[in-house]
Amino acid sequence: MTQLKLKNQVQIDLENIQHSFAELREVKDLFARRNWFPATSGNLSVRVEVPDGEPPLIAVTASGKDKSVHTAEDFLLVDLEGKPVLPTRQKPSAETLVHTTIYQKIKQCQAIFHIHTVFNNLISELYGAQQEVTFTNQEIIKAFNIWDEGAAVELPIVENYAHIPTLAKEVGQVLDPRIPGVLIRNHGIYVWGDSVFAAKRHLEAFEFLFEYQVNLFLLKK
Ligand SMILES: CSCCC(=O)C(=O)COP(=O)(O)O
Ligand SMILES: [Zn+2]
Repeated sequence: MTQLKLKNQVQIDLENIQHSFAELREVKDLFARRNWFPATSGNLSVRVEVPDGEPPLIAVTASGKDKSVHTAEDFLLVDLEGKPVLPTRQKPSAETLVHTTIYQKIKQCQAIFHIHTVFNNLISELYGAQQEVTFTNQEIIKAFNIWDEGAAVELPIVENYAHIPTLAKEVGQVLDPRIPGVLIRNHGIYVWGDSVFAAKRHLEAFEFLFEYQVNLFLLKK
């Protein structure tokens, strides 16, 4: 089995890294086909399996790329401070600190997806001054593993900041382990899950709810 030695001297199985990069590639391709990465926006990350007791390792998309195109430099490895753990010319996503903040605070988090869509931006605008948007009486809420009759999902909304450490701090302050997402006003959504499958399901459910809510608003006008 081939092993890679990281800057901190920890040895990681190359297969684990390839597995994480393959997971990211699959999600990246799918979301690109859905036009969920307009104008280089969006970023993705997954936890890489590491030997017991070793520091967490994150595979993340490189910054500023056209995410609908394949290159040999689409992904890289960072530590929980967002620093590359191997010598590289690539830059991790400019928003890596948001990812690492979520991994630090939500221990079971295995994957984080961030996209900018017209519907998620419209929702944050429609709920202008509010710090959350509530969804209820929708069957798709079960996608969040919430099964109670009449359950409500309160999705936090934070303001957008160009200064990423500030943005990451704001996101960190509103995280609720029961609600796997945070909406950033007129920017996009961060969604996570305890697997790639769960994170994708959560993102699809949120985007469904956003589209429904915007259309309902227009119908009632
Ligand atoms: C034109 S997108 C502006 C940056 C952003 O919000 C984003 O999601 C993409 O940043 P990255 O560095 O991950 O490519
Ligand atoms: Zn963004």
